[in-house]
Amino acid sequence: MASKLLIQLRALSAAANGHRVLARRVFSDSPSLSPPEVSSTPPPPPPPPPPPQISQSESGVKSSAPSSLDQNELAKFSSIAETWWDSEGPFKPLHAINPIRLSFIRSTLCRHFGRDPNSARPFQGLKFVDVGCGGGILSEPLARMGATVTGVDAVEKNIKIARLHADLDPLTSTIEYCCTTAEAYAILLWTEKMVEEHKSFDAVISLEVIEHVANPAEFCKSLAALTVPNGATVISTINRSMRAYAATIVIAEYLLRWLPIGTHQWSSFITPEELVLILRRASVSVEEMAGFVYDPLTGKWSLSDDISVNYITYGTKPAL
Ligand SMILES: C[S@@+](CC[C@H](N)C(=O)[O-])C[C@H]1O[C@@H](n2cnc3c(N)ncnc32)[C@H](O)[C@@H]1O
Ligand SMILES: [Mg+2]
Repeated sequence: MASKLLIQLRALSAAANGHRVLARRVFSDSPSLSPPEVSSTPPPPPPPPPPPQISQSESGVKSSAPSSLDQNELAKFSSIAETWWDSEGPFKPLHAINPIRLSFIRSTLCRHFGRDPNSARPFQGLKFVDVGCGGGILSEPLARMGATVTGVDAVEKNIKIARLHADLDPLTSTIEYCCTTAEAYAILLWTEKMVEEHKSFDAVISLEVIEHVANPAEFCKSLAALTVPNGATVISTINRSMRAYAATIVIAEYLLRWLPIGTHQWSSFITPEELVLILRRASVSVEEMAGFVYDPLTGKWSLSDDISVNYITYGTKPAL
């Protein structure tokens, strides 16, 4: 599986360089195909957006950085904030995939930081930031694995829920929560760096957020600005494929009602090759990628090399 993924990553990298190299499984669900045959209730997916526009100035954080905030998306999260810790509520899918996302993070980041993946607290002494932390369902297990965790989210209600929940356990009450955006936080750290060094994070983790922001390229630049040289970035999101449209909108929203209708916009999904490209332009090189797949027979999620629907990436920022 590792070698298959490596081949895919090489193909994605080459594609990002402008070469015509195809990794068939990744590209087979071309977004330019016509919409799938579905029930008349869900709307057809809109045409795919143009490729991400990325300015050529790569000078870290700009004082007037455009915001990646999408107010409509934030309103959706605010309206269901009380349900973050209800594992049968609107965030059920995030609770369900949490163990496999943590397993990916444990294995990639233990390798990256030279830690023992079998240790109970492998991330002891490392500073992580969970960007778009919601109610803290990822921040808490990261803190239990020993990391010094900061969680930031643009929705105040989320941060209040996250704070209340983390305070229930001494192992998680150490988490620092802050209501802010990725960009504002990056700018703040950049400014504080002028007076105090070592403010940025060993690992910047942002799961299931980038498909809810207005400007993914600027968002990734902010994530990179928060990362120390030689640090790691982990992002998970949804591929803009026909399979993802069927699985995450038609099935998860309209048929199974796992998620409130309207949670996801197909046009905001990002293909792996686009993510590799915008991360590269933010100085982060993607090293590993895995898919999340659901087995309807067992009801279980597992990590896979099938990245056609949900996927997670781990990348590194170069040393100075
Ligand atoms: C689908 S939730 C994911 C929550 C969490 N990362 C997880 O996977 O459990 C997306 C979260 O991102 C937050 N968000 C969206 N745009 C943001 C931005 N630009 N900066 C910070 N948080 C943002 C939303 O408020 C929401 O809580
Ligand atoms: Mg989402």
